[in-house]
Amino acid sequence: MGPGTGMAPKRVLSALLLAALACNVAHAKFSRYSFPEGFVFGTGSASYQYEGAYKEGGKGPSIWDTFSHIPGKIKNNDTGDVAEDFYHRYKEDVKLLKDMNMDAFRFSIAWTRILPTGSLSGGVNKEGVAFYNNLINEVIANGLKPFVTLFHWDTPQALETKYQGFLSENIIKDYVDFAEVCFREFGDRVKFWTTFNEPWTYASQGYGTGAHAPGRCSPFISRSCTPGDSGREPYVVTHHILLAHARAVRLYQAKYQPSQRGQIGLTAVSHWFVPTTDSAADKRAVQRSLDFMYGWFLDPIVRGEYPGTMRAYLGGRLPRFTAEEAAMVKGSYDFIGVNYYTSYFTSDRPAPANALAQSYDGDIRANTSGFRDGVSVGEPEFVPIFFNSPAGLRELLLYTARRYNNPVIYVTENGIAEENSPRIPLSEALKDGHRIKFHSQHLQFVKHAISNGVNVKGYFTWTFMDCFEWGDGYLDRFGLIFIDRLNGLKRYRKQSSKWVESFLRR
Ligand SMILES: N=C(Cc1ccccc1)N[C@@H]1O[C@H](CO[C@@H]2OC[C@@H](O)[C@H](O)[C@H]2O)[C@@H](O)[C@H](O)[C@H]1O
Repeated sequence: MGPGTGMAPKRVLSALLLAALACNVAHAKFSRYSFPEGFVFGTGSASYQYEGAYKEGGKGPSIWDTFSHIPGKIKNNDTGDVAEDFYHRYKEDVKLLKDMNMDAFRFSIAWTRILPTGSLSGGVNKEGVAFYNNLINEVIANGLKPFVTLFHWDTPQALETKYQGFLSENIIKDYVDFAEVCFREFGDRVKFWTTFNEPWTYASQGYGTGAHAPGRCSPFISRSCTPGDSGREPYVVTHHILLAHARAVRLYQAKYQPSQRGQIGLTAVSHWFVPTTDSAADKRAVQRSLDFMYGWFLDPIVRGEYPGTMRAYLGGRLPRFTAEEAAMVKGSYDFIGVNYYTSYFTSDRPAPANALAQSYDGDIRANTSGFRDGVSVGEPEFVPIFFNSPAGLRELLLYTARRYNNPVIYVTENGIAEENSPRIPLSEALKDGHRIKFHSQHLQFVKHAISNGVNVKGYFTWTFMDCFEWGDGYLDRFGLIFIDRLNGLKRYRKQSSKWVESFLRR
């Protein structure tokens, strides 16, 4: 179009205007073009929940291999032994990501595929390095960015046996050695690293409630746990996680980032909390809930110390950073990953009367509920502890920007599940309009947070494919892709995967 096309100048102008209008109309609908240029859209996974091949390729056992094999720990006694067999089918699966027009794929590296005994002294497993090299190359060859999580809860069993894993400060060196092998082997192609996924879940569920591996808790919490101390161990574990995180970040920044030019951060999970009443006591309970779940990690890496509410109440039960450690931990991130699933109404609760009945959950001194006077905080979901409250994501993002110096944020997990039941015909199971509505609404609120100045640079759905859902086993389907566990783990695209493909189409 233009000179030499034989079109009169006036008609050229009207044609150009029509083209521009058409382009605007096309982008007027809610789509990737509703977000800033370069905003990253992706979906996530994790090694123990996806790979299977739990004894293949030279992999050593993790604490989740051990825990899921203990009868009664996981619903239906499901395990991740096979999971979705991603270890063997990753090429087919990465093609699905490309078909959905995804920009990025978030996955975690199994520590015991790289270091089967957990320690460098036990040797590097070349088959494990090869698997992740092949996966990273396949992701990049299909036009996606790899977003790599170093630790998504699968601690080497050998280190749990040797020195009780994250309860020991010995884990710090072994974790940093593992991280360095990954930086060295994969850092030429991996430009987004997350040191830990949801340390809150690992510490609170692994050592507070005992519902997750390694399944420790105080006897008064549950007789089925391995005897631990729910009022001390979660804080010890978190302290070692934060020190390991910071040492790995400082190593990356000093030795690898100058040449590899990647970014590194930590992924925290938080609910959003709404005071049940306007009382000062309930508002203080909201702040404690945020501090004990979210500030437990973000205050140290942004401010160099635990939240004041935690220090004031826990006293000697909360470990302390030396001045040197505080300096190392403070500022140890290029971005923050934020996982969000639900909001809760929150009210004040007195401390437990019996000083012997101390626990992480009790220390928060807050009651949470999805309901207030019979009204829910968000639409109840199949997962009974989650309520679809998209505005809570905006509030959490605004809170993060206000309290933590407006960091670069990636929403690294956000999703909804439906039931996995053989009674539901496949044709019905693929109709997941609730998931389309969920992600569309949450993205609208992410967009609103951005328009209010929050530095959100990406959004990852949880999850790519239906997978092993920890204590729930295969009961929950969070995926964009349906996995037919009754017919060879065949993959089927749910309607939401087609909505994503359209939403992300360039
Ligand atoms: N699940 C969590 C955190 C959590 C744990 C217990 C109770 C509430 C919330 N976080 C992310 O949620 C995703 C969904 O988690 C499910 O949430 C509902 C639970 O009933 C279910 O057991 C869990 O797998 C996990 O698959 C990811 O690996 C994890 O990073």
